[in-house]
Amino acid sequence: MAELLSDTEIDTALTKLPHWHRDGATLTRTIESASFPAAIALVGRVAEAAESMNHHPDMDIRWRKVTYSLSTHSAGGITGSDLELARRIDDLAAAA
Ligand SMILES: C[C@H](O)[C@H](O)[C@H]1CNC2=NC(N)=NC(=O)C2=N1
Repeated sequence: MAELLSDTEIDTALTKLPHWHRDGATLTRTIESASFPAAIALVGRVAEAAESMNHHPDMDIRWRKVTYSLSTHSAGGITGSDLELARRIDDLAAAA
């Protein structure tokens, strides 16, 4: 099972993930796409990445803005899996 990260480890990792914010046991990023279809297409690519990792984000869709919330449920907080998924979401958003 993934190990919970310390506050210091999370803070250090977030210096390289400037779009992400910590909210307690969760990392969040809101991504605004050019249109609703573009936002949904990105959700689809994130879903594929998440399924390949067996690590799934919460996704809140509001027209063309989607908020991604990452937490490791089994560990009750933020682990390396959340950081890896955050990086992959950043890469997919940058390529969109
Ligand atoms: C059995 C399976 O490994 C778990 O249910 C996975 C699926 N996706 C998951 N996603 C997230 N974000 N946290 C988990 O603990 C988790 N557990």
